[in-house]
Amino acid sequence: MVALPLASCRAAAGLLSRASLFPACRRTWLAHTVSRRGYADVYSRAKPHMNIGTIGHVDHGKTTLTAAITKILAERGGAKPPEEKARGITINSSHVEYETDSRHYGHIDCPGHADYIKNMITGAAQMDGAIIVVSATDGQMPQTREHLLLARQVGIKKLVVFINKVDQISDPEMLELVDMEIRDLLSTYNFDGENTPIIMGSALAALDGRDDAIGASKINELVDACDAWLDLPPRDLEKPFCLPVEDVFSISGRGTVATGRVERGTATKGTEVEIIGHGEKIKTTLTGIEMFHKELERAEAGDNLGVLLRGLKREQLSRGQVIIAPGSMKSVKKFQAQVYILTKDEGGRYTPFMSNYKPQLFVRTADTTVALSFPEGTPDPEEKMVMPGDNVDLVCELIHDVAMEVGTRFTLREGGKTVGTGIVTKILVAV
Ligand SMILES: Nc1nc2c(ncn2[C@@H]2O[C@H](COP(=O)(O)OP(=O)(O)OP(=O)(O)O)[C@@H](O)[C@H]2O)c(=O)[nH]1
Ligand SMILES: [Mg+2]
Repeated sequence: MVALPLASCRAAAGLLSRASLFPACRRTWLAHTVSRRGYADVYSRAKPHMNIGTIGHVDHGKTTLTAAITKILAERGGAKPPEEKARGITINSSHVEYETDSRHYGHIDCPGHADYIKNMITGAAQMDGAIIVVSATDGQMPQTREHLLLARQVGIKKLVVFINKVDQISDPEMLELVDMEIRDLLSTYNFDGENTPIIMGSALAALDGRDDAIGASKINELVDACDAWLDLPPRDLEKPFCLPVEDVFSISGRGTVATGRVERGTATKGTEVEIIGHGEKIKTTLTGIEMFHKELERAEAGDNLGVLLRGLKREQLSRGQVIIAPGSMKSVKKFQAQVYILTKDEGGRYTPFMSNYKPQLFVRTADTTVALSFPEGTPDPEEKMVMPGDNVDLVCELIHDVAMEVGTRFTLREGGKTVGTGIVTKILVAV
């Protein structure tokens, strides 16, 4: 098999310059994870990594618990001791790291309710699992419920519960009640209410180094529960193949080549693929893969490459489509999403918008006009206004269909500026 003559065509310059942005070291998944997550200086290569965070109602003890975990694991030798300022008020969303015997965790704790919502939607607080903190003195509260719903919508499948402040409760029946209530609530939001570990303790006692039975030992139990119950996220390599098309070229004598960066999965030469987006679904075969002017047998997540597609004309392909493992994704015309609307200080709009606002939607390499409206059941949808800084549930109807799935993140732009970012929560119409 002869290598694709990319070097000799107009494509070469483009592909080469893009390729040079991704040096070869990024091709190993570890190095990739390091650079993407920015932990190069402290990252442990020996243990699998997982992102988690504390969520839950205001004042229930998320920050105290974060500090307590760091402290206890520091004593075990798996973390840096927490800084004194971590106690008390949360000023900035803090990102701490710690290690258990089997895992390395990145842990996020956000300052206020609005920040949790925003960070979960925009992906700034990307969590593979979470610890929901519930104060035994209050039980579940509105933000307990809202964070649970949001956790579900951003794709968190499992949680661990920490019932905090048990030092203030003398009646054990009260704790039983909170336990039952939270299990019900977990089931309501489609988590496994029956089997989810619930640990009861006092983050403050652990942090202050007193009352071991409800302090340090409960933090150890919590950490063990995270190790045992929360599933490691599948690595990008294990997910179904997806190559968003950036550019398309025709090479005489060879056929049509699509270039782009493999978002996830792997594919070998000879693999059958589907191309979706912008209309018809096309079935074809990868007949060649080339990167850095060398022919490859296998394309992997993170690779910036070109693929030769059997029997396709240049006009059949365009930027914004995706080349995927057959059946792994659908092209979508209408969906529901959680959207965060940027404030003017964040570079967003100065004014509110109403139903039928039509910005541009950007996802992967695709962009298309989208009409935004409110979901069925919204009171007075014609009157409702969305303010900069709001977190809203919206129905998004696209002019052109685009490959999307639950959990896909996108941005909304208008006149060259980003006005919102969102995450798909439900597919309404697929083509
Ligand atoms: N008695 C008692 N108080 C606690 C415990 N854990 C936390 N607190 C107190 O509860 C208050 C709130 O704790 P934080 O950790 O700041 O709560 P938070 O959930 O991070 O609050 P926000 O970030 O503002 O939502 C503080 O005064 C803590 O000292 C505990 O186990 N027992
Ligand atoms: Mg806090």
